[in-house]
Amino acid sequence: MKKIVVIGGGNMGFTYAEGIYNAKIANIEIIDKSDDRVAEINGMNKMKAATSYDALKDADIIFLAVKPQIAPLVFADIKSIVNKNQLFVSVMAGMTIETIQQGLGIDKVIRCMPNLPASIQLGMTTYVGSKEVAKENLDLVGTILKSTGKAFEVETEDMIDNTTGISGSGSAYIFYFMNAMAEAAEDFGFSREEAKTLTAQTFEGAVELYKQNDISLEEWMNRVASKGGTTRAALNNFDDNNVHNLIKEGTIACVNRAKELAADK
Ligand SMILES: NC(=O)C1=CN([C@@H]2O[C@H](COP(=O)(O)OP(=O)(O)OC[C@H]3O[C@@H](n4cnc5c(N)ncnc54)[C@H](OP(=O)(O)O)[C@@H]3O)[C@@H](O)[C@H]2O)C=CC1
Ligand SMILES: O=C(O)[C@@H]1CCC=N1
Repeated sequence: MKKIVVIGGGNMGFTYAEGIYNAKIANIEIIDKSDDRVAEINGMNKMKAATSYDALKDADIIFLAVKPQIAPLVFADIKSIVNKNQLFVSVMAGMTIETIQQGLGIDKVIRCMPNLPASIQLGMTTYVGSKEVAKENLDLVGTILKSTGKAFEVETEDMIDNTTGISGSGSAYIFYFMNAMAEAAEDFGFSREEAKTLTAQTFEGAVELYKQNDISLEEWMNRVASKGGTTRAALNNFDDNNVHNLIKEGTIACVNRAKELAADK
């Protein structure tokens, strides 16, 4: 089995590591600079974690999962340890393949954009490789990424930034909508537990209907909204307040922020 080392055992790095560990398709170790975090991960008695970069020496694949803003510091720390035979997979929003290649003095980079449900095999990842990545390695990483949910290759790095605007950050948009619905449920007198059930089951049911049928979202909305009925009152209210366009504008703000991060802002 290949040895994968993940640098950055935080939200996304740990999530990916856990997803890959659970799929049992590679040996996986985590490097994090925080003693407490390393102790916490080792305490789970699953994956090995360390603060030192020693594990990088014989790694086949190295996942870069620190914040883009601190990547230059990590590059400076590990440049003399890593080598050109190793394959690098970056999950960092906005950080370009070229910046990673130059920062580490290496060639083979796959840039991907995952999301947090990867920890429960329901992740969504897109990826693109540098021209130096052989098809065999791209396929290998594709298989690893698919072990955490769905994954597909895209043609350009721009599409990685665009993925950030939809699925990469998108779980948070869904939580945002759910938060408002759950809060409304509590305002209507339901308990917190009941509000959670009402909200989660409504999302799950709608998502499954959408996935299992070839029917447009607009058509689904129309099937719920009886003429002159309750749903139309809610949807009209959303439309009057421009909610549809505001959500789209949010996705654009997200993609723009990814591009700003690429420009080191
Ligand atoms: N969160 C998400 O849903 C997604 C995140 N991403 C990308 O994943 C990356 C990580 O984000 P996220 O997981 O949210 O951030 P976190 O802050 O949760 O995780 C980053 C981890 O890296 C650690 N760290 C900092 N410096 C070093 C170092 N020199 N060596 C090793 N570890 C270090 C941090 O420790 P400490 O906290 O002590 O600084 C922290 O534990 C980002 O680039 C982001 O763009 C991509 C898709 C989704
Ligand atoms: O918010 C962020 O910057 C990261 C990238 C995608 C999701 N979280």
